Amino acid sequence: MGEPPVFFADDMLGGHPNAVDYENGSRRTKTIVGDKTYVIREAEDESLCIGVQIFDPSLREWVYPTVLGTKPVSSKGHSAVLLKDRILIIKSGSEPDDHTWFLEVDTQYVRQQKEILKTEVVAWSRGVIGNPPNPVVITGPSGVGKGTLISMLMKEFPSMFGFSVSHTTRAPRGMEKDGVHYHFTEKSAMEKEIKDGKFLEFASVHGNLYGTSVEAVELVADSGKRCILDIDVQGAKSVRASSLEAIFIFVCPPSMEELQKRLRDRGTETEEQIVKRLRNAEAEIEKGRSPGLFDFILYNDNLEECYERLKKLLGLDAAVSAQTKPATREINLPANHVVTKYDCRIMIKSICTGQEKESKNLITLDVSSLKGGAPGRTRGLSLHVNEMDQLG
Ligand SMILES: Nc1nc2c(ncn2[C@@H]2O[C@H](COP(=O)(O)OP(=O)(O)O)[C@@H](O)[C@H]2O)c(=O)[nH]1
Ligand SMILES: Nc1ncnc2c1ncn2[C@@H]1O[C@H](COP(=O)(O)OP(=O)(O)O)[C@@H](O)[C@H]1O
Repeated sequence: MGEPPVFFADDMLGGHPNAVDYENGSRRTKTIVGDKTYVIREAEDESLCIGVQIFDPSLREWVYPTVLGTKPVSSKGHSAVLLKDRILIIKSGSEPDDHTWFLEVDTQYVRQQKEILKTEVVAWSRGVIGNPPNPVVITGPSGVGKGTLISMLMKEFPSMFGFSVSHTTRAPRGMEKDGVHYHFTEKSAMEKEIKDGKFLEFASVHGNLYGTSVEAVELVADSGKRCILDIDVQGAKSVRASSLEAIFIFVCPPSMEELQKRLRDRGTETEEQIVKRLRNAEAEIEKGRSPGLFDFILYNDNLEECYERLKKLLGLDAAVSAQTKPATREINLPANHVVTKYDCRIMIKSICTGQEKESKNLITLDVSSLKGGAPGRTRGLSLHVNEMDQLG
C-alpha cells in the first residue's frame, strides 16, 4: 500500500498556494506542479529513502508513482523549490555529496518513461556542483592502438583522466581484470540492465555485446576527472545523439597490413576472431572517415608522434602539470536554514538556533545552467558563498 497520506484529500481540494518557503527544513514538503501536489516525505528511520506521493485532484485521490533513479536517504529535514519541470530538494545537515537532489516530475526523461510504463512516474537525480570537462570518445578498429594511447594518457595524467569501464559479454583476456578493464557480464543480465535504462549506449561488436552504463561515466565525472570512452562507431553515434557533450576522435591505422600485423602480434585473439575483426575494420574505417561524426582523425603510425598529437588536440601542452587536481565541489549547507528563490538563484540562509554554532554565510545556488539529469546526475549547479558580515 505504501505510506499513509500526510494530508487528507479534502485539504488538497481546497488548493494550496505554492508557498515560497515550502515548509522549509521540514520532514515533509508539498509542492504544487500544475494541478497536482507532490508531497516529499522523510522517513522516521534516516537509513530509509525519502518517499514521494502525489495528490491528483481530478482523481480526488493519492497516487504512488513509480520512482526511478537512485533515491536519496532521509535526513533531518529538507526544503523543496519548484524549477519548472523538477523539484530541487535541499537536505539539511547532509554530507557535501548528498545536499542537493532533483525530483524530476515533467522532464523529457520522465515523459518518455510515463509513455513506456503507462503509469505516473517521477525520477530522482543527484545534484552536483560544477561541470566536469567534456568526455573524450576514442574509436577505431580493433588493434589500431586505442588502448595503448589511453594507457599512456592515464599514466602521464593520472589525476586528470578517468576511464569509463564498459560492460561486455566477451570473455576476459589473460591480464584483464573485472571492474578495471571491463565489467564482464552475462548476456541476460546485461540485456535486463539495458531494458531498465541503465545504459548510455550499447552495441553488438564482433559478435559480443558491449555498452557504457550511465554510472560508468558519472563515476568518473564525480571524481572531477575527464572521462575517456573506448567505444566502437555505433556507440560513438549513440553518444553523439545523447545529451553528453563529448569530443570524438577516430584512430586510423597506417594500412590494413599494419593493422593485421598488430592484431596478430598482440596474440590475444584466435585466428577466427582476428579474421572477423579485420573484416569489420574496413567498414569501421569507412564510417570513421565519413564527415560529421568525428571531430578529429588521428593516424597511429609512429606511436610516440601519435601520442603527442593526441595530447595537443586535448590541450595538454607542456604547461599542464601531471599533478593538476580536480576542481573541488564541496558545499557546507547549514542544518537549519531558510530558502528563497529569485529567478534562477536559490538563496540559502542559516537560522541561528542559539545552541549550535551555525555558519553565517549566505549561500546562493545558481540553477540557470543545469545539465544532464535522470537517470544520471544533474550537473552544472553553481555555488556562491557570501560572508554575511561583508554583506552587511
Ligand atoms: N559501443 C561500445 N563499444 C565498445 C564498448 N567497449 C568497448 N567497445 C568496442 O568494442 C570493440 C572491441 O573491444 P575489445 O573486445 O576490447 O577488443 P580490442 O578493441 O581489440 O581491444 C572495440 O572497438 C571497442 O572500442 C562500449 O561500451 N560500447
Ligand atoms: N603505433 C604503433 N606502432 C606499433 N604497434 C603499436 C602501435 N600502437 C599500438 N601498437 C600495438 O598494437 C597492438 C594493438 O594495440 P591496442 O592498444 O591493444 O589496440 P586497440 O585497443 O585499438 O585494440 C598492441 O600490441 C600495441 O602494443
